Amino acid sequence: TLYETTSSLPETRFDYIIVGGGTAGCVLANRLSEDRRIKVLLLEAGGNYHGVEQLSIPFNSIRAAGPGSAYNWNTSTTDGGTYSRGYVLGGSSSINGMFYARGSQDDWNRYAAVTNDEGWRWENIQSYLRKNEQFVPPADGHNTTGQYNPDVHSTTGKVGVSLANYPQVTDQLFTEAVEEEPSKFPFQLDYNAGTPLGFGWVQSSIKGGERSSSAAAYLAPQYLNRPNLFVLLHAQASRVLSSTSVSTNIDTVEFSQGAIGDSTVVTLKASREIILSSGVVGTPHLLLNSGIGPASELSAASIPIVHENPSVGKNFSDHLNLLNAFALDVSEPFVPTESQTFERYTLDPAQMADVTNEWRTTKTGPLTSNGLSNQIGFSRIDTSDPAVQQQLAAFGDPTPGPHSAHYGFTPINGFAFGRAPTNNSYLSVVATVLQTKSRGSVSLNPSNPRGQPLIDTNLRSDPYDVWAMKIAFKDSFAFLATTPWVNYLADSQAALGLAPVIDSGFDDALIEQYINTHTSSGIHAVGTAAMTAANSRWGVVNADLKVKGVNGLRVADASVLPYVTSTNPMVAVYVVAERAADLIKSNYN
Ligand SMILES: Cc1cc2nc3c(=O)[nH]c(=O)nc-3n(C[C@H](O)[C@H](O)[C@H](O)COP(=O)(O)OP(=O)(O)OC[C@H]3O[C@@H](n4cnc5c(N)ncnc54)[C@H](O)[C@@H]3O)c2cc1C
Repeated sequence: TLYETTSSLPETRFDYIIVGGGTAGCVLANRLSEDRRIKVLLLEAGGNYHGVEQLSIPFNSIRAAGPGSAYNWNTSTTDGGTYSRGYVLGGSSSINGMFYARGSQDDWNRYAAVTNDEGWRWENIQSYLRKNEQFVPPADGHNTTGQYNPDVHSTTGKVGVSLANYPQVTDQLFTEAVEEEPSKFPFQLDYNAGTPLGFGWVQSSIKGGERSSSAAAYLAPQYLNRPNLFVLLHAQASRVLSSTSVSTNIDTVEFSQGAIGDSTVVTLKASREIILSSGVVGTPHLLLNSGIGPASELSAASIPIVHENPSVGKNFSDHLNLLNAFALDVSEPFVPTESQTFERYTLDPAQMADVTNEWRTTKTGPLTSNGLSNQIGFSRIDTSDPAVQQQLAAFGDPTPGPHSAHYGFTPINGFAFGRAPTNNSYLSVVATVLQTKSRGSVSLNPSNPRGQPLIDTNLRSDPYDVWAMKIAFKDSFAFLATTPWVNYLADSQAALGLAPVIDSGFDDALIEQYINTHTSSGIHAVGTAAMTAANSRWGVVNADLKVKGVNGLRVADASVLPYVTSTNPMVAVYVVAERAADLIKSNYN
């Protein structure tokens, strides 16, 4: 059942308390409450997801709750930017781009190697993928033959996954470009089979024309109604602690209703375990406030040390994004009219009203689209040039293996992030460096440790990341240089500072300058409570996700992944949560 206030909770003793009702937290709430004898409390700082139309319309995608939204934590970064994360049941799965991607087999085999636990290997996580995924037909009912490999998908899991729900003008251009240059841009039937390299169709967490967030899937009414599951909204935890004289025996969560700093501080106990699922920022913030972290940082904030661990909040590993936008000249007959790009809806309230009406009545139409892209490509750096090979070797190749991309790019039929800056139509190409070498951190604000933590994304601090982005950027232009795209882009004007780069004939120094001013976080960070082997000299949790140095506490969310995935990371978070539930249950059987 959902509760809005602590005083309305009918129980005060629970077997498990899960802190954070996000992507991972909703999975744990569902799985741990499958046994009706077990009482599970899920604490979520934000409000309800169910019934919020703006979040369930797929087209709103990353526009649903961008910076400034009430569903976004709106946390600033130390460089003056923001780091988005969901502040609502379902967490970031309720506000994200919905790209469904499992990483590469190498990603998982590296997690297994770092943790010394075969259970994280690609072949061994397949059962968790099956528990998570429910592959469904797209909202437009088109024939999906040849757009995916049915053999690698499950139809029995919880999160709905579908191929392109609404056609785009870019579908044909993408397909033709791949046919024209198969050696450079090979077709990939299904990037979710462990070997994502190549160019193919995007799969999205969309079901029946609606966003299939973790809250929609794992906390659907039939699960929420379980009498042994208690979900408390607007409950923001400040720390975990011990109710006994042994400070490392963690059994209590301290939280307040509304914002941290409220005078009404409540504590509740879990008889079995507390699971932190507050995400890549929230989890290290809670650990630090609980006295688990680097000694100097804790002393600076006057927090008594429960267990010293220098790794907490470190190793913030993210993707690096570059948005290239081209303003299309809609006066030319052979370029798309405005009606063919997303600006038709984002800039015209009347057309938006029409398609909203269609979505409300039949859950079909343009708003069932993920609002971003129907295709994506993943590539490795071409090392046929010995100079490139030497340079890559000098940096040290950060990819986990030959099946893993260095970078990816996706063409977007409209302006990618938010509203277009002018009244125009756009083509965007977002290029992403997938395995970056820069590492950021989440740390306490020493003068206000319970206030928002300091997020230092530290993007581009390692020169490899800029070098790899240069290659990704040039390759995305090589893609746009294929015949179908050349025709589409004729007479278009480069936007967002691209024109000088193109006019210079892609001068290296200008590209670098452009990268330094226009790249941003992929908002895909992981790693701030990394899982490593029990005898490792770094890391925050062991392979079974138990926090090193204390008892009664686990972490299950993006923060435990020691390296970011070579594709978008949401599915990896689902796998972590599904396996966490199994690991926890096996402790008590
Ligand atoms: C805008 C955006 C777009 C993205 N697009 C994609 C995509 O297309 N595909 C993809 O694979 N990945 C995408 N990602 C990344 C992906 O969504 C995240 O990696 C993943 O959802 C993280 O899951 P999590 O469980 O670790 O954290 P979250 O889902 O963020 O959950 C953490 C939860 O804990 C709550 N919380 C935090 N602190 C506290 C506290 N102190 N007390 C109580 N509750 C607390 C939060 O409110 C939140 O609900 C995107 C992310 C963002 C932000």
